[in-house]
Amino acid sequence: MSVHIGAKPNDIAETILLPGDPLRAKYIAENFLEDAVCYNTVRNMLGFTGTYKGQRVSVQGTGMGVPSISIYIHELMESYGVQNLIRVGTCGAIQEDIKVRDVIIAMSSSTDSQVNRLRFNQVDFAPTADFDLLHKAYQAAVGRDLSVKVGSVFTSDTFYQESLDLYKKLASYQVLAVEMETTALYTLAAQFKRKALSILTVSDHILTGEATSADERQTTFNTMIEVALEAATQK
Ligand SMILES: O=P(O)(O)O[C@H]1O[C@H](CO)[C@@H](O)[C@H]1O
Ligand SMILES: O=c1cc[nH]c(=O)[nH]1
Repeated sequence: MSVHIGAKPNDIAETILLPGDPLRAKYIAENFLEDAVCYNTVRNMLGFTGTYKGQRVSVQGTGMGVPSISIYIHELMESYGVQNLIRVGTCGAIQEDIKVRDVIIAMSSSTDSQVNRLRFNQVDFAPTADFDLLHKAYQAAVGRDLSVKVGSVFTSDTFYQESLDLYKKLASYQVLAVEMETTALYTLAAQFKRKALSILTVSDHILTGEATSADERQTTFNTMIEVALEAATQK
């Protein structure tokens, strides 16, 4: 057991999918994994281990925001030896040519969080995806009924904004979308010398207000999970 995860040492696979929503973890376990077993109910932050095409894979909810995901991935890497971490999340687009239901593979992440400024004594660190996982995910995405973009995202500490000025500026610097966890994932994976990737479904467009229906979100989400699982299990 670690502080926030009630699993035994070998309950968690080396490769894990990380949705923010614990019920999305349950959905993935029930619909994509064989013989899935729940290993964590602490704080209802559900975690499951099963198999995908014969290979052991886990899926763990992380909650929302940098502090929450940092707790879970720290414990997954330090206490359970998790090696490959793939976030399967949602994001808000900030580029005109990105539509709801598109999928974004995050190559890098900027942030307004102070955690890395504190960690690196005010110096800016560049949180970056693992190239091997990114390459595999992109290969898995190409050829599916999916519009996929690869580029940089912005990890925000806030969901609700008083002004969109910052997002418009970030868009002019080619940032594709906004979400709330990737900076933490890429930074902690680097610290622990593990592989990490964020794959994000566009759930809404922050600048135009376009949003997906629940049904549409589910369909695209399923394709994103398949892409993540293929990237996670390809040798
Ligand atoms: O859908 P998830 O993975 O939770 O990701 C996005 O959704 C949440 C905000 O609604 C934040 O966690 C953001 O990063
Ligand atoms: O963090 C997020 C996720 C989805 N949509 C947003 O606007 N922000």
